[in-house]
Amino acid sequence: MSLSKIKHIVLVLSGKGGVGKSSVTTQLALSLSLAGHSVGVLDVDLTGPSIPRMFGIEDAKVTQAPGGWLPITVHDADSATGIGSLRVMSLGFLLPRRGDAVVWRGPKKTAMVRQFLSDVFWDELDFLLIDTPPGTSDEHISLAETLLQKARPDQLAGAVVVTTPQAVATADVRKELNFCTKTGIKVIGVIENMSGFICPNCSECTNIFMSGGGEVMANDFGVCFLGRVPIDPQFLVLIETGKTPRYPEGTEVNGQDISTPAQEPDADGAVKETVLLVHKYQDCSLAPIFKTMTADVISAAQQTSRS
Ligand SMILES: Nc1ncnc2c1ncn2[C@@H]1O[C@H](COP(=O)(O)OP(=O)(O)OP(=O)(O)O)[C@@H](O)[C@H]1O
Ligand code: SF4
Repeated sequence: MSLSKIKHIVLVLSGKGGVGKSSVTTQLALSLSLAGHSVGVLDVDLTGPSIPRMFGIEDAKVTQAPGGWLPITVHDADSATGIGSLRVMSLGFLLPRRGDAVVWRGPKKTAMVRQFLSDVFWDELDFLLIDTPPGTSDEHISLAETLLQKARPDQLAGAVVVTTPQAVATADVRKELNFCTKTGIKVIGVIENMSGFICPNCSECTNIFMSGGGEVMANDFGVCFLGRVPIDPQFLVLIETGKTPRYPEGTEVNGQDISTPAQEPDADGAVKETVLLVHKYQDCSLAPIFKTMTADVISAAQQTSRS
């Protein structure tokens, strides 16, 4: 069975579209890989698979092997730098052309979700992150049912619920939390994304919308608040163009100076350019924020597998 060699399975959910669920999935994956874990990302957002674009692997095509579909390798593990491997499976890889729309009825979507959970050959993984469609549709119910049937309780770490300051004011995110309670999926915590804006000129963070609602809501539901993530235009630059994020001199996040590139000059004095997204991501202001959240996700997952 394709899930049997996976240690921890984490769902990424959101009540509304466009709140940054795929960005959060991408950053959690990069952050876990930087911490040395082997990571798989399964994109079951069938109506708008954006994960291949975020990892810069839109033109990749998956192949079939006796053990199932082979996921696309973003990078292998590297003992010199201590990064863990990162592999991705998305419906986007199976579409004939980039950007093709998936116009399927519920039963076909449900069947695809089941197939994705049973027919992908992940081999050994520390973490499998599942990026889901927004809302609480048929795909979510089928995903939850299939996971509860196919995964062992010690594997199913739970769900990270993503919201924005504006979405907190709507009922959608509460519906998502209620969905978890009803289906028996544990909530690892809530992330408030797009909470403030990092100015590209001075790196000052300004709260454009009211922030803090995510924490209040998490407290209401008695679940953990994993933290706030500001909008950083440099993250978009990294995702859209592959360019390493750069900040004004002296910019600090969580006590870490991020204006100095993480890549040290090599012996010749030239700055070593690395092609790996995971290395460029270390220079993004959001990376230290996700490092802390990732530590919380790891400890929640380890606690579940022990209990
Ligand atoms: N903290 C952030 N800083 C900068 N850009 C961000 C941030 N979070 C998300 N974005 C950008 O906002 C856009 C929407 O984000 P994303 O695709 O992750 O949302 P989603 O909730 O997965 O959407 P969908 O409903 O399509 O699944 C993307 O272009 C993404 O790069
Ligand atoms: S301090 Fe930063 S955010 Fe404010 S106006 Fe100046 S450049 Fe813009």
